[in-house]
Amino acid sequence: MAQINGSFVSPSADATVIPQFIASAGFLNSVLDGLTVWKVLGTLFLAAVIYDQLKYHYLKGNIVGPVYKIPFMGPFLQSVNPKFTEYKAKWDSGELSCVSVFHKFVVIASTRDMSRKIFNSPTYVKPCVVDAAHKLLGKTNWVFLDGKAHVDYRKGLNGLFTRQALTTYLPRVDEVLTQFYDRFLEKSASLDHKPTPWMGDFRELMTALSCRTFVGYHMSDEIVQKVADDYYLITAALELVNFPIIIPYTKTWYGKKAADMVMDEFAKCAAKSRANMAAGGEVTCIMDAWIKAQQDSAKYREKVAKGIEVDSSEKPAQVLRDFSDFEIAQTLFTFLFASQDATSSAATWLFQLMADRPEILDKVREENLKVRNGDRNVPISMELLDNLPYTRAVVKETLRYRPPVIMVPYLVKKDFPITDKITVSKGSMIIPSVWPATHDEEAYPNADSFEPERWITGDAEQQSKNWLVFGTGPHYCLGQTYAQLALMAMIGKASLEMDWKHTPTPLSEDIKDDCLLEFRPRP
Ligand code: HEM
Repeated sequence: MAQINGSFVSPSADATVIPQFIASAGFLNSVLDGLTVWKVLGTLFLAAVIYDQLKYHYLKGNIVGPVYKIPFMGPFLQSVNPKFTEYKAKWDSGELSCVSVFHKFVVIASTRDMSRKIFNSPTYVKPCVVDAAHKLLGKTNWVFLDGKAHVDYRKGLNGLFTRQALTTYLPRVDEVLTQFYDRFLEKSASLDHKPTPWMGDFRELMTALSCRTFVGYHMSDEIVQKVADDYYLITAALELVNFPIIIPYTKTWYGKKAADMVMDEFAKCAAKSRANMAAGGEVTCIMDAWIKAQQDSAKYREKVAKGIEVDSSEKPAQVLRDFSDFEIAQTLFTFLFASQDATSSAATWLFQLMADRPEILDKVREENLKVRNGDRNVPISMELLDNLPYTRAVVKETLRYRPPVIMVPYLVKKDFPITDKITVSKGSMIIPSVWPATHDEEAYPNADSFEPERWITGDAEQQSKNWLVFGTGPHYCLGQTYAQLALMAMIGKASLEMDWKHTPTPLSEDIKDDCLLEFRPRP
């Protein structure tokens, strides 16, 4: 106590600075005499609580939300293990609602139009990723680019996902599905067809599908399996709150090691693909297509630089710069990263919903057999997928009914006047929602019911404003066409080769549970 007083009443402070504010040294002494460490700490704590509440109120303004926040942490415990009903309550509370978790102020948009406004306001917002993503993907990764730099980088990638480009990769999809369906049947038989959680198997399938589509056979079967085995370490590292540095043997450490391993393998594939394309090899995967486009661009640039006249038909659609093996690996890793959880979720729902609705699965089967002229061994091709309207409707309805991504966090980079009355402050997180738009009764009557017909005889296709499953605006999903084609291929082929049964749990229809399945070969 004496020490604290002693330092407070240093002669210089008393003599030169404090006198303007405090009437006399006698007054100061009497205040300080009454202080204890606990009183000081208590007062500081109270001041911090009041500051925290006032700041929350200031940021909240007219937005719907709790009148007070739980001091400092807010609903942090709820957010660690979020329940769908809690999100639903938030959406129902207003078109914009808020919470504050620790120092982070979060605004959630529920309506279609509010969500669209956020997706389409790149001047004010940019995608918000958890801290761990910077560590795993690398700070220099293209997905963290913003504004023009992002748009320019994306332009160079769009060509990899056109219909023509996707046609080249579809054989890889068929090959992986054949391999995995054999495995599914073997596994189920070895378990005497006991209902078994299958979500992990769908995750593996989707990783293998991604690897083969992205890097083709430049990667061995063993490495594909290793990537599939280790990918869960990457997902586990993506917690909302992480230590700022990577501590050995923690989830982030294991996640980073797994991410580095995948990027390393992708970089080796890039080197192989580069040599193959330079030697005039055939394009078999996304990596080949991108490297070939770079090599074609380099040739074009060289000719122009030498003053050689080049016919406009020879000019590449996008003149690309050269990318290093590491840059290519880093970019392809973002594809894996962006697709893995969403496609695994969609695949799990698709298998479960079909098992629970055999009459719909029968129609998928019938359509798939017909388009193959009765021969179920005909492999998937773009032409075949173009002629599967019902299967396509089933995939679209699955994505509408149970969107794999229900909310997309964005960060406010500049005070955002989102309505006449509400400006969301810089530094806040703002989250457009997908689920309410895909369950909007006006756009999709009987929205809580799974009805593929709405995409054929109904007007679901015209409700493009509500179709936020893949986002919208400058960051809309790069892989959306590929993802839908892969899901169609997957369920179509499964319907021909396998019968499967789902054992529902009370949670099955609302929440993705473990998805207990058993598979048998079709005669
Ligand atoms: C059913 C599967 C998928 C769903 C539901 C999905 C959904 C989404 C959503 C909601 C976004 C954010 C869009 C926005 O902010 O406007 C996104 C972004 C992205 N997705 Fe997907 N996605 C899926 C599959 C894939 C696949 C297979 C790939 C890659 C081949 C992919 C690559 C990406 C990339 C690279 C971005 C970031 C784009 C950017 O920031 O410019 N996604 N996805």
